[in-house]
Amino acid sequence: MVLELEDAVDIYRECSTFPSVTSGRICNAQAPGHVRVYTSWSQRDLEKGELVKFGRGHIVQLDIVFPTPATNIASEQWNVESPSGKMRAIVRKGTSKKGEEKQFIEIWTDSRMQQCIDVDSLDVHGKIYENGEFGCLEWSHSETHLLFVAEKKVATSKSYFDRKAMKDLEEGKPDVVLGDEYLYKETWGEQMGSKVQSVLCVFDIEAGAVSVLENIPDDVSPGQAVWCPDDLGIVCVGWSHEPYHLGIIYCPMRKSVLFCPTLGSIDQSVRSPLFSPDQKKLLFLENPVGGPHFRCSELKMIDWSTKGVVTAVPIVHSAKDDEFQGLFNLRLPKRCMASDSQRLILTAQWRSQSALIVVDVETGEVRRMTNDPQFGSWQFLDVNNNLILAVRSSPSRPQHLVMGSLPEAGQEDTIKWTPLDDEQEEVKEIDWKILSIDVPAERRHPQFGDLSYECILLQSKEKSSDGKKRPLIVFPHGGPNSVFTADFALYNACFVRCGFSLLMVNYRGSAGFTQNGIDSLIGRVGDQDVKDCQGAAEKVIEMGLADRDRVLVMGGSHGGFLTCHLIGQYPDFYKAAVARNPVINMTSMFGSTDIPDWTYTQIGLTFDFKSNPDADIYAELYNRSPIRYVDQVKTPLMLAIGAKDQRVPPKQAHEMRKALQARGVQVRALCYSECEHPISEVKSEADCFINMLKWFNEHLP
Ligand SMILES: CC(=O)N[C@@H](C)C(=O)N[C@@H](C)C(=O)O
Repeated sequence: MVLELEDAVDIYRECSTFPSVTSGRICNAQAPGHVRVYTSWSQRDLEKGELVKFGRGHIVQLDIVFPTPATNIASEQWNVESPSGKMRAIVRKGTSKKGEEKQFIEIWTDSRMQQCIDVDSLDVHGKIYENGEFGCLEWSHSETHLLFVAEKKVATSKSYFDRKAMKDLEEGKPDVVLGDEYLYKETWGEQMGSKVQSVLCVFDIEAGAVSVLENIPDDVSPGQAVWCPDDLGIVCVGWSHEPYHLGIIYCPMRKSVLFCPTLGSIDQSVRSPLFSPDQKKLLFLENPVGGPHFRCSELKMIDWSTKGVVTAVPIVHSAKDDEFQGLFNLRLPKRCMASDSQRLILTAQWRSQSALIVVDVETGEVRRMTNDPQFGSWQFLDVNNNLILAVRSSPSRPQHLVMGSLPEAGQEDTIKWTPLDDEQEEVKEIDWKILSIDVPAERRHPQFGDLSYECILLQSKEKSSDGKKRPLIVFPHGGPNSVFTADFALYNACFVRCGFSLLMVNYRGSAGFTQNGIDSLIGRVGDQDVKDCQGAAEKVIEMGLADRDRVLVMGGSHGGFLTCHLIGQYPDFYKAAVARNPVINMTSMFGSTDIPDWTYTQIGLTFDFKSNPDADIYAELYNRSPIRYVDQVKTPLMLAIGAKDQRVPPKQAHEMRKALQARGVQVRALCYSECEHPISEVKSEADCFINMLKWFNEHLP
């Protein structure tokens, strides 16, 4: 037993009070000499079993910061300031007397609520989308209209045996159809709830009326819309429904079109259109369609007067470790350009760190702004009049806000940051470092032989009470094209405080390590990634930082795939394992996941909507899957399963459970009925942590 469970519960309780930022804004209405900052945050409430959402205000006068009390903003779905800063638009959730979910659009001035509209009573569209893959809430420059994305209104379906509905139809009542009650509606997959088909809507504030924009084809779902200069039109992205919807979350490579007046459309995978402050340039991110689900993007720029399109930042295929690794951004922040309309400030995944960078869109030069070894992770929030708001953290320091004034071009790394929070809490016992690992000659990629990879090692600074080295948990990330950066994370901090060392492996193929890194893993999963993880564990043991007989492994999704591969391919090495929603067998995953194309890409094939695997393809999917090694497994395995997971359906984990039960290998399965792919419901997440800790403790020698 590394630690008594009651102590672990206390540690979890304590660490779960650290909040994380969800958005931040330097307000537009500024009194001379003062700046107002507004940020929103979320924090786990273990008692209520829910996330608390709260807003914080700061008034900054030179270097003096006046915080204002935090307020609960649980009911706010959107809260957006108008361009002048004089008004706010809030989309608020509520419940009707019958307990149905409702939405309201509220318009606020500094002193009062000017207007409130019951969205459902207008009956023009379905639910307003939140700030996810499609959503937006945009003030027109004139401050008279709001642009947002909502679910398309559909006719109410009734049974042929419903006499009232039959009568309504005979009387010519619109919006009633018969017999469609059980019609299958294809959604956008994992975590996209009931999103089937979106529409763009405009709320005319003075008229108090909403209209749906009509000129978007029916075979796309529009989103991420912005107003054109002088409100002369709208630019938005439209995601193709193709023959059927493919899951969209974590997949910024789905076929999409930029709808842009006078320009026509650009057919690639595009996202995040954004006008420069001078309204002369339109910027957006672009990728090829399909292939690895997350890859290096290009930053594109349209000169709004000539409509000429140029590449401002190209794909980075290869780079030295200290050089820019490419843009791996899901989305551009809403406001990220300096007043010169030439410099863009972004968060960049830069190997195992996330850094702030400045992109000069005219020269294409990219400069790193942050490189302080204390903070492995920076996240850009907003820029206004060249004041930058950001949040920074490290594995031992929870997130805290900082503000700085953007220096002149070329000097950005000299920026002086003012912390907005006095107490910058630190989890003192956590020590962390980034290890770079060279790939031995026999394991180098035939085409990308110069690639190395990295790990983040988290250890306790305190000596263990029994004098032994701390047990080591090997922890590969999912994706496979995602990445671990050196930021604060609840589970990681708790594991270290509970007496474990953690080795977070950014194997070759991780995001933030150039496009060659991504390409290197295509067709090599189950081998290159597995050996990189094992190589990292061996390296840490060789460095004397862990004992060979006390190594554990855990991971989720593709990280669960790697966990199960590792216990299959190295059956005597790991003492216990935990896998969250692991990919176990890609042959059965193909027909059941919301992203069947993912399985094809992993084995190096190009997916086509008509793809129908033949026996050879099924054989390759099987041969690259962990189930292939199940006869060799001896390590006790605990499975954490999200019952509502559409990405890696629960049956994947059960396939492994049954195979191990049949072979007499210890296996335990936890099923979280409310969870999708991440186990992130507050109560489930807490339960899963304690169970993991127990499982590891029980199986350590
Ligand atoms: C693209 C994708 O969702 N892949 C999954 C198999 C996966 O590994 N997901 C990651 C993001 C996770 O950690 O859940």
